[in-house]
Amino acid sequence: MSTAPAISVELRNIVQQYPARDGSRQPITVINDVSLRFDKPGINMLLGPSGCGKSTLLHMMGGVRPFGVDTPTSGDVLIDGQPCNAAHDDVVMVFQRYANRPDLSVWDNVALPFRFARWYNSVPQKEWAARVDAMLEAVGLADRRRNLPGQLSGGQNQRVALARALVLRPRILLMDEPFGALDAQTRTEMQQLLAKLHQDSPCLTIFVTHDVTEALVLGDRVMVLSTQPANIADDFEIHAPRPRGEQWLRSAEAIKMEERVLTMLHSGSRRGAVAVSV
Ligand SMILES: Nc1ncnc2c1ncn2[C@@H]1O[C@H](COP(=O)(O)OP(=O)(O)OP(=O)(O)O)[C@@H](O)[C@H]1O
Repeated sequence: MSTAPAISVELRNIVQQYPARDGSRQPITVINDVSLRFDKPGINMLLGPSGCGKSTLLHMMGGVRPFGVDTPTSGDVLIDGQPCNAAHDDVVMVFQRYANRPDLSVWDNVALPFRFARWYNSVPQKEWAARVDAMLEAVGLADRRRNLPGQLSGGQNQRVALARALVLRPRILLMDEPFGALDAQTRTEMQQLLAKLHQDSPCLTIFVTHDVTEALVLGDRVMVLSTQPANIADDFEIHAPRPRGEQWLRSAEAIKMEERVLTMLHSGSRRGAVAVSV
């Protein structure tokens, strides 16, 4: 009997310091000794107030390094147990700024990764078109394939970005507030879409948000970061099946979790005070 290959992303004792903006003071410690391990193909929500260091942690896992700053300052990022300090073949990222090429059609935007050596060489060419077609179908944009990004709404553009990520069938998907710029209704639609796509093709997903509702609607696991310096103030699992809609959000279980998170965010933790509006 074949077993699925093991998968894991691990942060070990991560400390991150950045230079003070005025350049005159000691470096600022943004993250202080964070350790986390992810080893299931679920949706993991990294929740915290603006500026607490969520993106810093996510980018580290994706091998995205800011110019001129050592990241992490100390500690280790491991993928499948191996130290990883650069872009990893099995990791794909989705950002809030969806970065679709304005001069390429929807179809060509989704097919774009296959032009890069990393995927050109690893995905058989005969699969490219079928994969792109299937992804456009899955995100509901099959009839917009010939349109340019400028002819689409923000939500549709984010669907293109999501399709471009998932067309690679990543083992690990990192999402940095991907729906943060969308209006409430579109955001809800995108959350339901992501839940459906994840159910059809589960992958280890780490999703940064500062929206408690989003964390509760999507997460199999929710980690709450304190600030500053950031540490893990709370870490719990949600076992309710997805899709989770308004009815679940009004359930006693969800209300209890929401209160738990809001209390944590507003009261501060033992390790770091939190001052937030969410
Ligand atoms: N390259 C950098 N140089 C200096 N400071 C930085 C750099 N990158 C991030 N910071 C600072 O580190 C802190 C954490 O930033 P980060 O973007 O990781 O937070 P975040 O929780 O993702 O915030 P948001 O929710 O607003 O996106 C912020 O105070 C930010 O200004």
